[in-house]
Amino acid sequence: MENIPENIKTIINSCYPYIKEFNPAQKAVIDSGYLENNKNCVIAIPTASGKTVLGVMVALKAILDGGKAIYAAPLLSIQNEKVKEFKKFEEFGIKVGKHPSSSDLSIMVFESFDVLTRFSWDVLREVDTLIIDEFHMIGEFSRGPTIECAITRAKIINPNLRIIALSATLENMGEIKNWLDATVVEHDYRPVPLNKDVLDSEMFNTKNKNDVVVKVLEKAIADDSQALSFVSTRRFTESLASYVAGKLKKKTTIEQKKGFKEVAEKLLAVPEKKGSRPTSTCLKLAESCENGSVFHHAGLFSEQKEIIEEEFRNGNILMIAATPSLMYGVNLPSKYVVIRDYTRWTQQGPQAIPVFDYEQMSGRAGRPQYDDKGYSYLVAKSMEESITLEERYINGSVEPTNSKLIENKDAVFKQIIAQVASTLSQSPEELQDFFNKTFYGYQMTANSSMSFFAEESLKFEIQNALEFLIQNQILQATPSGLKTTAFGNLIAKSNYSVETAVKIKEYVNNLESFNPEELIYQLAQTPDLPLISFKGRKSKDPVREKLSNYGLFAIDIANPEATAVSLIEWINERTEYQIENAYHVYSSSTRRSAYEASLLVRFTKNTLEVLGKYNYSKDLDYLSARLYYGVKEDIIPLVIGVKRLGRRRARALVDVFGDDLRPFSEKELQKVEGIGPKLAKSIKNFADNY
Ligand SMILES: Nc1ncnc2c1ncn2[C@@H]1O[C@H](COP(=O)(O)OP(=O)(O)OP(=O)(O)O)[C@@H](O)[C@H]1O
Repeated sequence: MENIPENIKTIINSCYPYIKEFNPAQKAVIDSGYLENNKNCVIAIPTASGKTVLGVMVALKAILDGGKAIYAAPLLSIQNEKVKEFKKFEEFGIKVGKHPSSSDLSIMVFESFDVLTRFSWDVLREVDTLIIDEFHMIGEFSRGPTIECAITRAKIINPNLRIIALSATLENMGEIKNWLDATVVEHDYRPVPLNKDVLDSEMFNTKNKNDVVVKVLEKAIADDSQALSFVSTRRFTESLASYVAGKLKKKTTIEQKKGFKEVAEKLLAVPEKKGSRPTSTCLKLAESCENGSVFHHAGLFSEQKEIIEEEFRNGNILMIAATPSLMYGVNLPSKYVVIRDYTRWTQQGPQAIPVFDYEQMSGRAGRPQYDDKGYSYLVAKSMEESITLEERYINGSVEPTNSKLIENKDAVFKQIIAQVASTLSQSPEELQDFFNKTFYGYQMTANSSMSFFAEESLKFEIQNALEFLIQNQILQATPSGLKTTAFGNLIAKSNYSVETAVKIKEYVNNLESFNPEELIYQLAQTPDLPLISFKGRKSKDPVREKLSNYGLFAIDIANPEATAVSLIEWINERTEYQIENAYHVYSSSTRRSAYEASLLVRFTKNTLEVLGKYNYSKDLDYLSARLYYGVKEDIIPLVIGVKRLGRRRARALVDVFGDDLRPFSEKELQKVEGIGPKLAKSIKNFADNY
C-alpha cells in the first residue's frame, strides 16, 4: 500500500483489515495516478477484482480534502449493502448517508441522483467526486438512460465534478472514454482464477439438465463449498431447488440437516411475524431448505431473501437456485456457479442472454475472502449445443454497449420534462443541444458519416415528443420559451413514467364517482406498479370472477388483473396465505406492491389537485392508507394512531371491544392475544385522546 496517502491508508487498514496488499489490477489503477490527478477515470477490471475499494479511496480523498462524494449504484440492494460497508468510515468522522445535503459520502441509487441533478443544484455544486458503480448498466434499457442523462446534466451544472466509473470491461471503451473525457484503466487480473466451461448433458448420460446441476453441486460439496445456479424463470428456480433437495436427502449428515432445519424455520417465521400463515411458496421453500437447497426470486418476502443470502454466506445452505436478478453486485461465497438456462423470457419469447450477462453470472463464482478458485459451468443439452455455446459464450466477446435513450420513449419524455422544469432547456434547440451531449448524442455524432442523419433524426424525435407533451398539457409553449404546466411539474418531481401520469390524468378527468377497486385496477395497468405474478398454469377464473364482482371486466387475465385482485383482497384484510390460495399468485410481493400503490394513489390525489379538483381528496387519502396498512376503513385511525399495533391486533381489538375503546382498562385490553402492557398503554392513551 506504499502509493496511498497516509490518511487514506489508515482508514482502509482499519475498515478493510483483510486487505493486506492490493492486487495487480488495483495496483494498475493506483499506479495510473488516479489518486493524485483530478481527471475523470473509467476503471474497467474483472468481476471480483475489488472495484469498490478503488472507488472508496477516491471518495475518501475528496472528503479528506474537505469535499463531498457521491457513490451511485443501480439497485436498492447494492445501495443497502454499500451503506452498511461504508458506515465504518464514520469512526473517522466521515458522515455517511443517502443524500449529499447531510452527508460527506452519500450512496444514492441512479434515480435519486437523477433527481438531484434536476432540482438540487446548490447541493450538487458542493459535490467534488461522483463514483458510478456498475457503470456498464448505461447500456440497459430502463436504468441506462437515467444515469446517462443524469451524468450529462451533472456535468453542465457542476463542470468541476470529477467522475469515476467502475465498470466491467466493455467492447467499445473508446466511445465511453471520449464521451466522459476520461482516462481508462483496464486490466484483466482476477484475484480468484475463474474456470469457465460448458457441460454437455449427454456426456453425463442424461437428458435432464437438472442432473448436471446435481453433479456440479456434488463436486462443490466434495470441495467443501456451495453452488449458485441460474435458471430463467421463478418457476424453474422452485422446481430445480426441490429436485436438488430430493437428491441431497440421503447425502447430508444429521448435523447438516439440523442446520438446514434451523434456516427453514427462520424462513417460515417471516410470514408468521406478518400475521399470515406460510404461503405454499413459503412451505415449498422451507421444504427444500430442509435438505440444503433453496430458491431465490422476486416472489419471496424480502426478509426471506436476506436470510437466504446471509445463511448461504454462513455455509448453512448448499445451493441457491436463482433468477438472473442475482447476477449484479452481491458478494456470495459460491465457488461454483452453474448456469442451467442460457435463455431468458421476454415478450418475444425465450431469447439467448447476452455474453455480458453470462460474464456477470459467471463472475459470481470464486469471490475473494471466500475462495481461491472459481468454477462456472454452462449446461448444454447436447454435444452440438455445447459447441455452439462454447463458441458464443466462452470464446466470444461481449457486445458493444449502446445508449438506449432514444429507444426508450418514456426516458425521452422524462428527460425533456426534466430539462424544461429545471429551466436548463427552454427551446427545441436547447433540448437538441442537451441530447447531443448525452452518450446517445455522442454515439450518433462521433460517426462523421452518420452525423447529419443523426442531427435530423434527433430533431424529429424531439419534435414528436414535444408535440405529445404539449398535447397532454405537460409542457406549454410560451413567449418566453417552453415551460412545464403544474401537471408537468408534478411529473418532473416524481419518479413516475409519463405513461403512468398520463393514464392517471385521463382516468381522473373522466371520473364521475369514486370507485376504489376500479382505481386499483387502473393503477395495476401502469408501468409503475410492481406486479404480483401468477404462479404456474393454474386456473385464472377466480381472478376474473372477483373482478367481475366489482363490475370490472377484462378480456385477458394476466398479472395486472392478478395484482388488482390481490390488492383488493389486501385492503379487505386478507393475509398473503389467503390471497395465494385463492388466486394462485406470488402473494409475498403483496406488501411491496400495496406500498407502491398507496404512493400512486397519493400521486393521483396530487394530479386531481393540480387540475383544480378537490372533491375526492378524502376518499383518496383513505384508499392510500388502506393500501399502506392493508385495512378496511374503520380501523385506519387505530393502526395509524398506535405505533407497532398492526392490522391483525387492531382488528382483534375492535372485534372484542367494539369501535369505542375508551371504557376498557389497560388490563382488559391485554386480554387480546399479542397485546402486552406497553402496547395496552399506548392503545389506552390513543383511545382517550381520539
Ligand atoms: N486487495 C484485496 N485483498 C483482499 N480482498 C479484497 C481486496 N480488494 C477487495 N477485496 C474484497 O474482495 C471482495 C470483492 O470486491 P468488490 O465487491 O469490490 O468486487 P467488484 O470488483 O465490485 O466485483 P463485481 O463487479 O463482481 O461485483 C470484497 O469483499 C472486497 O472487500
